[in-house]
Amino acid sequence: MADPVLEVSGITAGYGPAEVLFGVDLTLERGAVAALMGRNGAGKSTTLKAIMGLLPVRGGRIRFAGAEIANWAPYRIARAGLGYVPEDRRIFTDLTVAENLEVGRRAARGGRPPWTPERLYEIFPNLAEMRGRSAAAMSGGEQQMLTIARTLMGNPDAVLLDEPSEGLAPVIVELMAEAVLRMKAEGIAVLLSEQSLDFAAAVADRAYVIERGSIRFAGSMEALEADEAIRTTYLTV
Ligand SMILES: Nc1ncnc2c1ncn2[C@@H]1O[C@H](COP(=O)(O)OP(=O)(O)OP(=O)(O)O)[C@@H](O)[C@H]1O
Repeated sequence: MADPVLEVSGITAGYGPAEVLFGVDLTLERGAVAALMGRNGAGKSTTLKAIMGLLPVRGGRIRFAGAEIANWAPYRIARAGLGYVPEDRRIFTDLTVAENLEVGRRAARGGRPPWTPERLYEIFPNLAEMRGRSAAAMSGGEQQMLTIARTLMGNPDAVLLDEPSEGLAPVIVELMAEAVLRMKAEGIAVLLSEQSLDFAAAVADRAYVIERGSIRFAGSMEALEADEAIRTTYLTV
């Protein structure tokens, strides 16, 4: 890989006595988009949580932006420049949209222009229309957009997105894909977990397929699209 921002090597993790990840390897290049694909329960969310320090890593290494971050506290990983958007949209429902964005504001790093609410409203026009309104009144898709926008206010170098298209109406899925491509255009690397091949193919350069906690395929998105055996064996089609 030319210039990886995130390198995960052989990580193992689980919940209590249950082992869930059995040596996961993946690499995210600077400014690239990678999709971690697999069926329900394959280990996608667990991988992202382990990278983010939300679950103890029992073995293996995680290198982010030049530091070994395995088992750092999540806030420290976030401060190092890795953003995380969980599956269950975490917004503050008693704050307005604009106030939710302010909560996420952190100093910029790495010479890129800092994110501002105005720049984010260009990417997420539906948030612009709702900026003064309470976040409690938002649809699931709008909450997902707001969570991503708030994460960007932290000026991350890379973002982990857990199933960004799940449960969204088709028109919102399109907005979500545009938002991911815009993040990439701004130089932010994105690792997303995803079940939908259509969504992943629309945004990702590289694909990983996980099943029962092991990576079964690693390659370009084009190679995954061309590999019918892998798709039918490990993905929901
Ligand atoms: N908090 C938990 N405690 C115990 N086992 C868990 C916990 N969370 C997940 N698991 C188990 O870990 C395995 C991987 O789950 P994970 O959530 O990582 O899958 P996933 O690929 O993200 O799928 P999904 O699309 O369902 O989120 C599953 O067998 C699941 O039952």
